Amino acid sequence: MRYLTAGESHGPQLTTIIEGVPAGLPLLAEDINEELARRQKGHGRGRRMQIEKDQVQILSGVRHGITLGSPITLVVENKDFTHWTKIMGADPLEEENAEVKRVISRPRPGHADLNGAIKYNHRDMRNVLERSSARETTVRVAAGAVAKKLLKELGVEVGGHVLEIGGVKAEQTTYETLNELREKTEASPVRCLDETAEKMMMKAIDHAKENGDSIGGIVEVIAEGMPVAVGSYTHYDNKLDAKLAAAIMSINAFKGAEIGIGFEAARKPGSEVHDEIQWDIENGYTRKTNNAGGFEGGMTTGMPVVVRGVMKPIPTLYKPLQSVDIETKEAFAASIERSDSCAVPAASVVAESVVAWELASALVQQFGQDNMEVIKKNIVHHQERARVF
Ligand SMILES: Cc1cc2nc3c(=O)[nH]c(=O)nc-3n(C[C@H](O)[C@H](O)[C@H](O)COP(=O)(O)O)c2cc1C
Ligand SMILES: C=C(O[C@@H]1CC(C(=O)O)=C[C@@H](OP(=O)(O)O)[C@H]1O)C(=O)O
Repeated sequence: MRYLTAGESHGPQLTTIIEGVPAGLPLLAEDINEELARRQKGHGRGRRMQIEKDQVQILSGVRHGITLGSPITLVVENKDFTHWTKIMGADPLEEENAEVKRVISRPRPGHADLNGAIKYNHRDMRNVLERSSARETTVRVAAGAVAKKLLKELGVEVGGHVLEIGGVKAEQTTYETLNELREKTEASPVRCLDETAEKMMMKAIDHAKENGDSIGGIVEVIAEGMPVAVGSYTHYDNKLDAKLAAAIMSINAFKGAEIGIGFEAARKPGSEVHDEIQWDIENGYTRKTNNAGGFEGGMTTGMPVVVRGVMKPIPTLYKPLQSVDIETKEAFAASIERSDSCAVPAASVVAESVVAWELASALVQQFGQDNMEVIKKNIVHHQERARVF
């Protein structure tokens, strides 16, 4: 499966075309809208989220609520576009549009502005920020919603939560089932399981906002029900854990990814890191622990997949940071009109989506691309073979 996204942050709409989704998958706009709404929530978001009410239109690839096997086109409108029609679409040659020719020549530290302008030879950095904006994650979540629907049909559930914001760590991070995780995080303004930490995280976000500052954090994504031996060790670009790390790192502002205990493995001996193997007739091969986060040799172990990602603080700050105007080369202190002060809760939904996408793609690649019935049968056969192997 693959998908492209297109669209600017303040343009008319965002689009994704998804290719390779098998035929026979039940898919409704409401499945996708639910995920889009989850991405819009979270303490610390800026004014833009009060303007947008993300709703998907399914424009191809689905008939009577069932996928056809042909490319699926999903579109989400930018409601904010009505305020930006001149800036986004004005004919620069018309005299009356002189005012909207105003260019952005002051790059924000931490954003894509300066490097993007140099690379694409844009003197107006709006041409960069419109596409580098995380507004694009809207349609990545839409594609992820399709992947989640596919995974659910195949017995795989994906959930996520926030582990840390602005240095405040969640102490209580355990849960019985992914359903419990989902219920608790849906009720939390920061998508955190720990109610004491949640309050402190919200305070940290408010404090950052009051000071014109921003904060980042750490999110965790878990997937349960992945069959064993999905992915491959045979070639670097077939390793599924590597694909997950790249997917996490592709989210705007994400600067690190971990699988299982991740960086902690550097500080422990092998005897405390590797997960001992056991077997019983009912469950086949399982592990006593899951430090490997569900991966060995680029393939799933059949244990839950555990992936974490670290998000840096939002770059656009109300508190001015030093930068240089590319026209005058003069130093200035950047000031801005609106921004999120913390988007870690929203980003946890994006992280779930990109992980779901990679897992769904891997299943389809390994067990058949054409229709859901064949894939389901192939997975049942594979699981049975692995159990008694
Ligand atoms: C959900 C989400 C919301 C974001 N909101 C903002 C924002 O309001 N202002 C901002 O400057 N950056 C925001 N970012 C981060 C920037 O998009 C990101 O830092 C920028 O594209 C530069 O890329 P890099 O940080 O990955 O190097 C957001 C990121 C995510 C995932
Ligand atoms: C629009 C979204 O996030 C945006 C991501 C973003 C950035 O620079 O990444 C900057 C802000 O855009 P604006 O300047 O229009 O307020 C955020 O609101 C979204 O998540 O849907």
